[in-house]
Amino acid sequence: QGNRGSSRGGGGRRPRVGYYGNRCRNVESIVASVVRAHVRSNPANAPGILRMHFHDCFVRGCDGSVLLAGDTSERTAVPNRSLRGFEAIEEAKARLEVACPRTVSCADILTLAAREAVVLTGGQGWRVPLGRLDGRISQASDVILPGPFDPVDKQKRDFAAKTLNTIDLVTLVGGHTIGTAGCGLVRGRFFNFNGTGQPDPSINPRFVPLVQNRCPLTGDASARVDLDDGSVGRFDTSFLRNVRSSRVVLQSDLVLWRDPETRAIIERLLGLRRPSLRFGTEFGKSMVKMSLIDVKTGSDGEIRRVCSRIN
Ligand code: HEM
Ligand SMILES: [Ca+2]
Ligand SMILES: [Ca+2]
Repeated sequence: QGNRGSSRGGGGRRPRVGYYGNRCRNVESIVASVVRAHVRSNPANAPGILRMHFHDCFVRGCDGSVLLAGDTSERTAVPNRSLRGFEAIEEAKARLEVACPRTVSCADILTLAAREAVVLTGGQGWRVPLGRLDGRISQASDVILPGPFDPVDKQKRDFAAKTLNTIDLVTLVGGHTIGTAGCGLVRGRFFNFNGTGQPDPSINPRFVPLVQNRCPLTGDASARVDLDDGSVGRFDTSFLRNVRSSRVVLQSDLVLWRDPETRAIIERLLGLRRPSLRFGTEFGKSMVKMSLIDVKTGSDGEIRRVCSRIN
């Protein structure tokens, strides 16, 4: 899909740590304090922002296209309707326009905010390369993202198409250690899997009644259920342990334990298989890779003044 060719569009330079330097000394602390305030007032903003960054990077690259408002913009596409945290990005932008006018892109703000969301929930931090420009195009019809019923092979292919390997896939899906999913997406498999009238047999039977209670068939489809049972607010390896014991709500997460390759990576991330991998470190590494997908650094981008519209 032309990832490679366009990644340095317009002849600009690639993002790097410390990019803003003296032009905006406090960029990181300003984003951090705004995100902190928004997560404090509503903890759902932390997972919301992390997911928003993923949805940005997988559609037209990490260019803030997901932030643009409009009748047919990406925000209106089904997977993006449940995104949360836009106000935090907009407020960080407003503060940065005062501190360093027309300097910091919304794409960079979203990338920094995603790291902050991880740190605020107890995860390990990492250094964020900066210098992305904001895109000018946002179309709902471009929003083609991995879905909750995708088999592992499809997940691998979708990530490979974005330069992310299978370790990146498993590690980044480990981001489901925080946040929730809408009951409408998950409950079918807990009551009537593929028309069998029974729950999906690969789900841990002791986990089934918990989700059935949380997401009754006749209940509100927009009620939400934890992606990481028992540790929804904490950025840790609990989610991967839940995948290992088949106690997860999304089918796309559950199947990661059935595929030998992704299973081995989960075991490595949990320290159960060698060479072991540290989830905290890997997550930062994979996030940096994801945050560099198709970035705009030349004439193909701009520094928006307001994140919800192009200049
Ligand atoms: C195969 C890849 C993936 C699939 C199929 C997938 C699917 C989903 C689905 C269906 C939801 C529930 C949405 C809702 O009902 O509102 C969700 C939530 C979430 N996803 Fe993913 N996801 C994937 C990868 C990722 C990645 C790479 C990240 C970030 C690194 C991520 C972070 C999150 C977070 C934090 C939430 C919770 C959102 C909230 O609580 O508002 N996901 N994901
Ligand atoms: Ca984008
Ligand atoms: Ca957790």
